[in-house]
This record gives sequence, C-alpha cells and structure tokens, in this order.
Amino acid sequence: MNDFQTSAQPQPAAAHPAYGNPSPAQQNAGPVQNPLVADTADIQHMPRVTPSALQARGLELYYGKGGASTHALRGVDFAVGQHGPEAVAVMGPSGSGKSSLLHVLAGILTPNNGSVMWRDEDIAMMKDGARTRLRRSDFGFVFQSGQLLPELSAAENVMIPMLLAKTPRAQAQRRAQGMLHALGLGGMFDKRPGQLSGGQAQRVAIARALVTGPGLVFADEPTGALDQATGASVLQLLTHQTLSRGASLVVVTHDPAVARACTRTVRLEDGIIVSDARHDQQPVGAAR
Ligand SMILES: Nc1ncnc2c1ncn2[C@@H]1O[C@H](COP(=O)(O)OP(=O)(O)OP(=O)(O)O)[C@@H](O)[C@H]1O
Repeated sequence: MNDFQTSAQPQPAAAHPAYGNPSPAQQNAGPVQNPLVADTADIQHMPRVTPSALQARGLELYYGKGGASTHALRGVDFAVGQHGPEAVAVMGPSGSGKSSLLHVLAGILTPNNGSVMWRDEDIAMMKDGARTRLRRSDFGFVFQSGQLLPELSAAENVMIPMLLAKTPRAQAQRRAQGMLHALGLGGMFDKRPGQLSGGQAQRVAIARALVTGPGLVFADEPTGALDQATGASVLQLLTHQTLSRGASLVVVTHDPAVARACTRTVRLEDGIIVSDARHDQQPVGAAR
C-alpha cells in the first residue's frame, strides 16, 4: 500500500473563511492566511470552467465601531473578467486596503455598503451558507504560505475541495493526481507538505485552487515567501494555468514583477482605487 492509501482521510480542519463561514470574531480579527476547511456542509458541486465576470460597486468597509473604527474601503468600484479572462494585480502601500478588497470580493468579509455581483447574485447579500458554497465551487484561493494541511499528502490536500463537494473519493483522487501532474508535480503525490520545497508547496496550493474549475482565483501575496526565481516560476504557472482554463485571477501583491506578469494593475491608496491600467503581460522574470 502506498503512502497515499495509508494516510489519514482529509478531515474537517481549522476553519478558514475562504472555505467556511467567518465567525464574527474572525471578521473582527480580519483575514486569516490559512485556507483550511471547516465542515462538510452539503454542497452541490459541478466542476466547470466558465469565463465569468465579477462586478463590485460602492464598497465600503469598516473595521471596528465608533471613533476607533478604521475605514478600510471608501467607495470602491471594481470589475474583473467582463471582457474575458484577465489577471489583475492589486497594488498599493501597506494598509491601503488590498487584502480587505480581496476578502470582500471573495465573500469572506461582508462590506458595510455596496454590492458584489457574481453570476447575477449579490454576494454581499447572500446568507452565510450560500456564500460558503459559492466560494467553494466558484472561487479558488492561493495565499502566501502555510495553507496546506501538514498531515495530509500533496494529493490529499488537492482532494479537499472535491471531497467537500461530495465528489467520489476515487474520482477526486484521479483529478488531484491529474492536476498535480499538469503542474509538474507528477512524482509528488504522496509527499507531505513538510517534504516539499516552498515552490512545490505553492504549486500544490495552486493545484488545489484550480481543481474544482473556479471562474475566479484570488491570490494574496502568493510568491511572498519564495525567493525571486522560485516566485517567478510559481507566478508564471499561476497566471498561465488560471487564464488558460478560462478563469480570471485577482492577485494582491507588493511585487512589481508580479504586476508585470498580469494583464492589468489596479492601485489602491487609503481605501480608494487611484489608478486602473491594462497592459501587456511581460514574461515572468524579465528585468525590472
Ligand atoms: N482586523 C482588523 N481590525 C482592524 N483594522 C484592520 C483589520 N484588518 C485590517 N485593518 C486595517 O484596515 C486597513 C486596510 O488593511 P489591509 O490589510 O486591507 O491593507 P493592505 O493594503 O492589504 O496592507 P498590507 O499590504 O500591509 O497587507 C489598515 O488600516 C489596517 O490597519
């Protein structure tokens, strides 16, 4: 029996708002960088790759209440994927609201005002359960690091979203292995995250984000923990694999090299979008 067969079944793990409902405490605590799974709530899951548009209008977000509150988003209008798949870099100074915007667009945080339209539904108005199901079926997430369950193999980590969606285990295993193979990790099915390099672990995370065929992938500093060369190859894989599957990518980054690898750059300052420019995608690793 190989490692994959003998290892523990993916189990519900620590909650992450990307896949489970954020509790009020999690909302107050802000974004968490560990997209594990919370429960196995009933999910109608149909893998699909549909070019999709998301349109947000008038987003306002406050953390806290009263005089001590922080106004993190101040009337943000933002759309992605309206003219086909695109890769959008969200840049801006620290504290400008980049992660807040990503979490509101992805339905992890509820805005105080504004709408987020996705497939004719306002995510901001959805009940928690519906929003969780939507996140699991329609969106993919890649975070900086530490997002894989350490006790599971690479293949089992990739299987998690499919098992949550009640995909039969054998089918989920085949798909996970196929996706890992496509991402250059054909020999790594049975490896635990601790046995992988940082770049390999991020590729497993990308496989997990893409395996359900999401229409939109959200990434928050996906190469932030990697050296420059590894980061460049991971980024190339993330943009190429996402766009070639007909999905769009929204990536929060401080790194101009990441932005150059995208097709559009949005700049935030103090909770407001101050510029939004389409540009050619430059080869990853190109000189600055
Ligand atoms: N959980 C929270 N509670 C209170 N204030 C918060 C919380 N999370 C973020 N903020 C504040 O909201 C504003 C926007 O934060 P956000 O994390 O979205 O910025 P960012 O551009 O992603 O920053 P960075 O580049 O440093 O990650 C900042 O003033 C930040 O201090």
